[in-house]
Amino acid sequence: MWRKVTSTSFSSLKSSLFFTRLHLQQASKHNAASASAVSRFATIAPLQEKDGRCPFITFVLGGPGSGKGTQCIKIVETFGFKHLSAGDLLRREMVSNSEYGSMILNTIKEGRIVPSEVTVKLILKEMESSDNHKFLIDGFPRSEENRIAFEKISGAEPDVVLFFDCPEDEMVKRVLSRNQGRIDDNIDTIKKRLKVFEALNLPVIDYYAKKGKVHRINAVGTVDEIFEQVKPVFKACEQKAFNRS
Ligand SMILES: Nc1ncnc2c1ncn2[C@@H]1O[C@H](COP(=O)(O)OP(=O)(O)OP(=O)(O)O)[C@@H](O)[C@H]1O
Ligand SMILES: Nc1ccn([C@H]2C[C@H](O)[C@@H](COP(=O)(O)O)O2)c(=O)n1
Ligand SMILES: [Mg+2]
Repeated sequence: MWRKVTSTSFSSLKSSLFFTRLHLQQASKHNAASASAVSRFATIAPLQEKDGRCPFITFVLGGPGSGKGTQCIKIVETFGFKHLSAGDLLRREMVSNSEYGSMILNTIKEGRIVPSEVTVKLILKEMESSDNHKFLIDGFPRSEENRIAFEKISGAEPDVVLFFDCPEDEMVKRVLSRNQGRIDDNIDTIKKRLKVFEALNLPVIDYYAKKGKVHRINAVGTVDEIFEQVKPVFKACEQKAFNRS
């Protein structure tokens, strides 16, 4: 069964000195960074209603290889959401002759996080051009800086946050056997991505858990077993998502 989590119930939430230090360093940077990201976005309009409906937003979070993308495909098939993977949008931008191409490549290779202004812009562009009003935003926000920039620029908050909670050894095993030619699917980058996940992404999950928005999914099991935990989350809010106005 799925359940809402409290801020203290994550099996993988660690408070080691290393992560606390890294997070504190990032925390002092991210307020300044998100303020400047937001100011550079002054020309981007907040999300608008479409056909009288406000967007229904789900953030899909979890460590590298926890199965976010795999489950998103099933959610789209069953519940008719539009799937926006932040990683896919960045990879597409990277190969599109964009001015950000080499910066995105280097950031992904090093397992770090691309500045929010770039990622938020890509996500909002896709949301605005979609006919759908129900969105799965996969792999975003990856940091408090991402979260604050998105909320300030879009003027929106997620309705639902899914957290795929998976042990590290299982995530490493899945990523190393993914075989999709990703430049970050190697052991060195995975180790860095896991550290970044712990230090920067868990605080975002904690933030939304305190707001009662997080649904923790045990990400160990078969794809279908995991989807059985996901389904009730969307069944419970189907009417709200449909009627959203
Ligand atoms: N429940 C599962 N059991 C075993 N393998 C799985 C399961 N779910 C997904 N996988 C496989 O694990 C790999 C990683 O899954 P997926 O790409 O969905 O993860 P992700 O969370 O989107 O990762 P990333 O953050 O790196 O994009 C894929 O090869 C996928 O087929
Ligand atoms: N909000 C995000 C999402 C992704 N990235 C970069 C860094 C990630 O390691 C990489 C791959 O993402 P994934 O496909 O694993 O979701 O993309 C980012 O910088 N910011
Ligand atoms: Mg993915």
